[in-house]
Order: sequence, then C-alpha cells, then structure tokens
Amino acid sequence: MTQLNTARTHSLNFAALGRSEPTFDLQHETISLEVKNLNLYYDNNKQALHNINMFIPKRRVTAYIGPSGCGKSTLLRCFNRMNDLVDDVKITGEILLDGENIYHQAVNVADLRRRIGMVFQKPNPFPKTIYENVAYGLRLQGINARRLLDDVVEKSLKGAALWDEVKDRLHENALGLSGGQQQRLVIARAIAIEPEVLLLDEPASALDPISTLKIEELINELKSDYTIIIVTHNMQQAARVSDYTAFMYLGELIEFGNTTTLFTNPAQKQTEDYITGRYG
Ligand SMILES: Nc1ncnc2c1ncn2[C@@H]1O[C@H](COP(=O)(O)OP(=O)(O)OP(=O)(O)O)[C@@H](O)[C@H]1O
Repeated sequence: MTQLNTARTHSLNFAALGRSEPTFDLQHETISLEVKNLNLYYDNNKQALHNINMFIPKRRVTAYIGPSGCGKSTLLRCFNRMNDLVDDVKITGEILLDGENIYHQAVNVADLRRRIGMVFQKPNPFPKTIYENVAYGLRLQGINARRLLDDVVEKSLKGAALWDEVKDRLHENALGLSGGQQQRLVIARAIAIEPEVLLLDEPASALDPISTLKIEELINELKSDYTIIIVTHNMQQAARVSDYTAFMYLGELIEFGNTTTLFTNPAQKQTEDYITGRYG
C-alpha cells in the first residue's frame, strides 16, 4: 500500500500533461486485434516473447512501454508479420484481426500489410517526388487515374498534417524535406491505402521536439479513423498520446490497461518500479 502511494507521488503528473481522469474502459471497447498465447523464438530457441495474451481496442491508441530489449518491437512486428522476414524465427499462438488468425497459412501477407501499415523510427521516404511517395501504394495496386491519385495525395497529406507545407512542391524530391516532414510524409504514404491499423515503432525518437509534438498531435487526430499501436521508449510520450498502455518486461506482458490508471495506480509492482524510474 505504501509503495503504491509512493508511485502516485512519483509518477507522471497527468494534469501537467493536459490529461484528465480515465475516460476509457477496456470492458466497453470493440476489439481490433486479439493476441492469444503468442510466443516468439529467435535463432530457433531464444525466446523473446512469452505467452502474450491481450487485445487491441479499435480506434484507440495503444502504447507499448518497457526497458530496452523487453520485446516491444518484436511484438509490434508480429502484427503485420514483419518477423516472417527474419531467419530462424518461430512463432506459436495466434493474432486475430477482426476475428481471423493472421498467421493462418491461407493469409496473403501482402494483403495483411495493406490492412496493417507500419511506420519506422527513421523516416524512410523513397527517392521519388512527394507526390509519388504518397501515390506509391495505389500505383502498386494498378491505380493510375490522375484525378483519383490527385485526390488521394491531397487527402492523405492533409490527414498527415503536411499538405500546407508541401502543396506547392509536390513534384520535388521527398528527400529534400526535413526529418519531421519526412516522417509525416511516410505516415501520409501509409494512410493513402486506408489501412485499418497503423503500427508506429518509435516514430518520433529521431525527431526534434517541435516535430515530435506535431507527430503526437497527428496521432491524436488519426485515432478517430485508425487503430494505432505505438512503441515508445518515452514514458511521457506514452502518457500523452495513448489511451491504453501495455508494460512489457523480459518478453512478458506485465500489465495492460487504461493509460491514466497504469501510470497513476499500477496494479503490478514491476510496473510501478519502471514508471518510478527504479530500473529501465
Ligand atoms: N532479428 C533478431 N534476431 C535475434 N534476436 C533478436 C532480433 N531482434 C530482436 N532480438 C532480441 O529479442 C529481444 C527483444 O528485442 P526487441 O527489439 O523486440 O526489444 P525492444 O523492447 O523493442 O527493445 P528497444 O527498446 O531497445 O528497441 C532482445 O533480446 C533482442 O536482442
């Protein structure tokens, strides 16, 4: 009891972060993704994820936090089967997207990745124009009608809060944009094909504070249309942007719940130790 009180004293000040009392309750959410008995082993037998069970609520922001090496990125990459690209990886268990197991052998992984888009830590625009970066996914689908592409490019850039900055230079090389603009461009490219879920792996950790703020504001706007899952090293960022937070430690899911509750009144001692800075 004493320790939980200590946690309240030392944990993040939600009023200062502009957050109020908990407004979200897992019991009343629609499920987007469900993780069931998920285990992952690298190099055939090095276990990186241990029996993960949880679900990701639809059209909310869920953050994964935890010390370096605890398996956050590994779990994130399971949601769009990016780990399939790693040699000697073994995955057991299931992840259900709208009730269907994405690891079923009949699943087309390219289709899955259209439904679950991903943005990485380092912005990775293609060495093409701003316009062609955003139009890329549609062109891959064989869509080349100019007016349709124009509309989607504009809508996606507006959706990624970048339109005003680039509308007069759409045909310039995307590599000429700043790092923060490039990251919003990559988000525009991801949303141009209208995925259901967006996976964000440390999307702001390579950016300056102003660009970070823009990305955080953008996440807040995007969640009305997308289910967002974010991995972050930064606890304040998780507290600012997420509705739900999952704390991982040594490949296990220790605690998952409403962000405000997790940061102010954690149920597990390990969570409390982490958020109060005792390790990590
Ligand atoms: N491709 C890989 N091959 C072998 N082991 C890996 C691979 N990727 C990750 N690991 C190991 O799996 C464990 C979890 O790593 P992961 O990158 O998922 O952790 P993380 O919590 O995202 O860490 P960080 O915050 O430092 O990015 C670590 O022990 C890591 O060394």
